[in-house]
Amino acid sequence: MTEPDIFGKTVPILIRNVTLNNKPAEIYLDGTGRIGSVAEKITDHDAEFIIDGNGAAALPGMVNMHTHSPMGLLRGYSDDMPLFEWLSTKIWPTEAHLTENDIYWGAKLACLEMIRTGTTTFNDMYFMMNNVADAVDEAGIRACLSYCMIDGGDHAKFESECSVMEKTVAALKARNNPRIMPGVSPHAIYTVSEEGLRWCAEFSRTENIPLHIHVDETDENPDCIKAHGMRVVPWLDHCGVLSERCIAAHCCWLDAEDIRLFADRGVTAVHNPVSNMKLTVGRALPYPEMKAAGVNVALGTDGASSNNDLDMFAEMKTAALLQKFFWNDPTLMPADEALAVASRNGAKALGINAGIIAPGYLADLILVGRNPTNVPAFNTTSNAVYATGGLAVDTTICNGAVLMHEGVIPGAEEILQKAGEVAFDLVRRATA
Ligand SMILES: C[C@H]1O[C@@H](n2cnc3c(N)ncnc32)[C@H](O)[C@@H]1O
Ligand SMILES: [Zn+2]
Repeated sequence: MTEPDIFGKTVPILIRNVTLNNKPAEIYLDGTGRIGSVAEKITDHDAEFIIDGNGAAALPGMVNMHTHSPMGLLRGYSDDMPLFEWLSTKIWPTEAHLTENDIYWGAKLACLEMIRTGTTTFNDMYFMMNNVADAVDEAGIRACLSYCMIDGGDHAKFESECSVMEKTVAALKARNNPRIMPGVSPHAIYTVSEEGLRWCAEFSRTENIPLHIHVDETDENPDCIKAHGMRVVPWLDHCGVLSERCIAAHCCWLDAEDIRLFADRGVTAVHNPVSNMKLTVGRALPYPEMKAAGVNVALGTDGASSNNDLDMFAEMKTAALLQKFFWNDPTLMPADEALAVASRNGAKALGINAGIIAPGYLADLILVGRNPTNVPAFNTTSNAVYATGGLAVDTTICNGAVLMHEGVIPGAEEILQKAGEVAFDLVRRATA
């Protein structure tokens, strides 16, 4: 039985009887949100709680680097369409009816799903991010939250979007919550003007916060060449967008020169294999060339209306399989790389000391309990990537606080109930 008061507190915790990198281990969380020590046996500790892993595999928490968390409200609402038709006929008309209450419950649902499936940090782009921040704060998860700018080339809209962006960043900063980081998000080159891109780039630089953008999901190059006389990646560079703060989602259509620019500028590319296959964007992120060029590659699910879940275990498996299949090479993205792409590479892009279970790192970690999909445990990383889905996670810890234990997340039932109601009401209003 789970002790009810184990949840949500950053206190000294000893985790016993787990395997870490295929070896027996104990992990001590020092009560400051960090990992204190890792050893085969830990006797010198001050633990307030002891968690018996019963042979579970300890892994770093997953870092989901591209999401639109409230979009879980539209899971299964509209499937099996091409990207632009899906956005313009189904998604954007419905999003026009979103209220702060919808955003809050949508984000609560996303946090619940992520905690349930072993994600401890996510990088989110959406609207009304203060309401998303309330959900993140209450859930105990970690997130980088960015307001999504869409100006459509309209100068008045550009000005009002800048003002929302500034207010959002100021409000998120004022929370002084170490788990909530602000970012800035111009949506994409086809929805944001040159002045919008330039302004976001400059704001990200002066605030020293990440810039999160959709890049080359479908082939945006022919239109970009027509409009600006250059490909998408040089255009972004021309607008000042590319830097080590830039987190570029999708990146399916980059060529060798684009990849070189990403490497030179220190941009992180986010692979979204499930969403890319579902929306059939035409090409897989060129991982072999990015890896050879030294580009940091992270992993994301995209929103739960194009995925349709936020399970990073499913995403790791799909990433590894898609890369092997599309580039016709079974040695591509082996399990340990898939795990790094899903955890520490994202942490690196966000500038957080996470994604590795070792002393001094953030205590953002998960336990995958023994179940039929991970026996025998020749290689727990292989099992995590190729065999075990996210629902096999039974304990999720973020910032040294237990958010799920033995599959239990306090308050889960109310969130499932409310999110379901809010979603149906949103669609009723949008289609009335
Ligand atoms: C944040 C904004 O991005 C939109 N959005 C959701 N999924 C995608 C996608 N795959 N490509 C581009 N935009 C997307 C959301 O619907 C919202 O309007
Ligand atoms: Zn997206």
